[in-house]
Amino acid sequence: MCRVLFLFLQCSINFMFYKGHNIVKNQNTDLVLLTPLQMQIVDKAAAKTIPVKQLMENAGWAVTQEILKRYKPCSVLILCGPGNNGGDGYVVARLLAKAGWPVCVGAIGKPKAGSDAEYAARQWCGKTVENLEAYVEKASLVVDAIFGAGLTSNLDCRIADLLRKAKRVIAVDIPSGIDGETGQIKGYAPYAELTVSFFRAKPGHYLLPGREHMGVLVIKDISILTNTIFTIDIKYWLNEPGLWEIPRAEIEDYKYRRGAVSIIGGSQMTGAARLSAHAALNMGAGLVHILPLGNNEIYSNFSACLIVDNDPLEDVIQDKRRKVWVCGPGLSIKEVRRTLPILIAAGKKVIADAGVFQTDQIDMLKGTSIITPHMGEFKRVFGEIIEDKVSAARQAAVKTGAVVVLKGADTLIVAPDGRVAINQHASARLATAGSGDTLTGIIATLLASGMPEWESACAAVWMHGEAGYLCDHSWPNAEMLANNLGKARDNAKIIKKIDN
Ligand SMILES: NC(=O)C1=CN([C@@H]2O[C@H](COP(=O)(O)OP(=O)(O)OC[C@H]3O[C@@H](n4cnc5c(N)ncnc54)[C@H](OP(=O)(O)O)[C@@H]3O)[C@@H](O)[C@H]2O)[C@@H](O)CC1
Ligand SMILES: Nc1ncnc2c1ncn2[C@@H]1O[C@H](COP(=O)(O)OP(=O)(O)O)[C@@H](O)[C@H]1O
Ligand SMILES: [K+]
Repeated sequence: MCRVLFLFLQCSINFMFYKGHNIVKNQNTDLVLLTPLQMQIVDKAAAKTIPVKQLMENAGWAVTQEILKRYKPCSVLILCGPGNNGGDGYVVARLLAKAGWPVCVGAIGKPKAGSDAEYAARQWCGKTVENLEAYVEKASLVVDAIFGAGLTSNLDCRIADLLRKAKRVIAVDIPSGIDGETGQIKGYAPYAELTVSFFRAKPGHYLLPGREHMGVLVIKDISILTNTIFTIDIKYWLNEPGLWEIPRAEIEDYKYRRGAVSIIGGSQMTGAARLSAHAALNMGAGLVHILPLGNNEIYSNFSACLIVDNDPLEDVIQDKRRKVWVCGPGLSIKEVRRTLPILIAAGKKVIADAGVFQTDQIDMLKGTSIITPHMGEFKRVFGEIIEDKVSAARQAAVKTGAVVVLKGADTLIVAPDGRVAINQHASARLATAGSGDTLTGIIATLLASGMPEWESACAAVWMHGEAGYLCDHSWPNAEMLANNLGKARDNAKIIKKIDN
């Protein structure tokens, strides 16, 4: 009976989540990232059932547990700001002292009278020190409970100088000075070795340069109910399996149902299109064609599995089964101008890469499905980043109507409707020529298999990263990456949980 009730409740919740909000099916709520503003809404909603004092106690307890788990008793200075972040800090001070650790507090600003933080401060009966510079230098651990993710302006110079002197920093919620939405540094931010945040991570935990400041990031449950998320229009997710599902091989499959990938092959730089094709073949595309713009010999000799077109593009596009096209890898701007408009006019789903980003003509990209620039290419087409890269990528997605994959160590996958996935599942091993062409082939395969644009791009970026990880301590070239794609695809079915 209980189980039936539980399943009913779970189904209702899933239904609400899928129906009411801009969110993908099979949503794993662990992957939701909340902006600081959304977190405030969640806090307010949570406070209706659990008093903020209790949430603060839970948050401080969670941080304390993580410290006790990882460190041996040592001298700790807790720097407490004026807001709730500071309130958490006072709780940590009390609980660590209770556990027998030598603790003192440095108060940076005074909590407002009557606030929850003031209540927490009043519970602290231990030592509060004045000469913070000296204590910061002496302390074995400094707990940064100065500001949370919603810092509104640059960090005060005095606070920055203080944090600079700390040897080892543990951050409550986020290292002070990092913008929780954009990951940008507001003046200065310390490099923490452990960051403990609550309920759900914020985009700034994963976006660079903020990500580099987190150390080990742990997200702790502090008894806020998951359903408080459902009232919010979620826009950010961490890119991990569970955000998307990749199609399985089905009994009724045949090669066109699994998906046809077609690639424009340049006449001069032929390696790029071959790498895209190699990736698509290893990803398990139903069939892969290259349409050469010059001599087709090099493509014909490439792989027995590759089909090389002999007919002109105008004829080939008549084949309705060949819906997905890659245009750009290895192409000159002249070759792009000769082919891209034809593909768009024919209503093909085009993944535009590399060669298409040689001009600032945004109009040329309108009608493409997915564009995959790295930062240099992005700026060439869309201009300098004025605010932050997420806003810039969102504007680019709106202008072109395409999903924007802004490649880098924190690749963003941004849909024209504003959805943003942040990928951290990648390493610098991917920084090798042709790696982007490989990614394009992966995206094309997933798009051709029927996945929607944003989900295809998200899954592909994750698998590309996984292929890099599978190269295990070696320095892969793009061909080696492509060779790992079958395994990467298998691994993508494993739903990973965020470590807590
Ligand atoms: N559910 C949860 O997640 C829970 C979260 N909890 C915790 O709450 C934290 C968020 O708390 P918070 O909103 O009070 O923000 P926080 O950063 O502590 O202080 C803001 C204060 O700083 C000030 N201020 C801002 N910028 C400044 C600057 N540059 N220079 C100087 N001052 C500046 C600002 O002043 P104002 O702008 O208002 O004038 C205001 O007084 C969160 O990080 C987590 O630790 C738990 O306790 C409970 C459950
Ligand atoms: N330091 C890094 N960490 C993680 N991923 C990276 C890093 N450097 C590059 N990459 C990834 O490698 C790929 C490089 O693509 P791109 O710059 O287009 O290279 P190419 O044009 O040579 O194929 C992108 O997917 C990018 O996200
Ligand atoms: K902090």
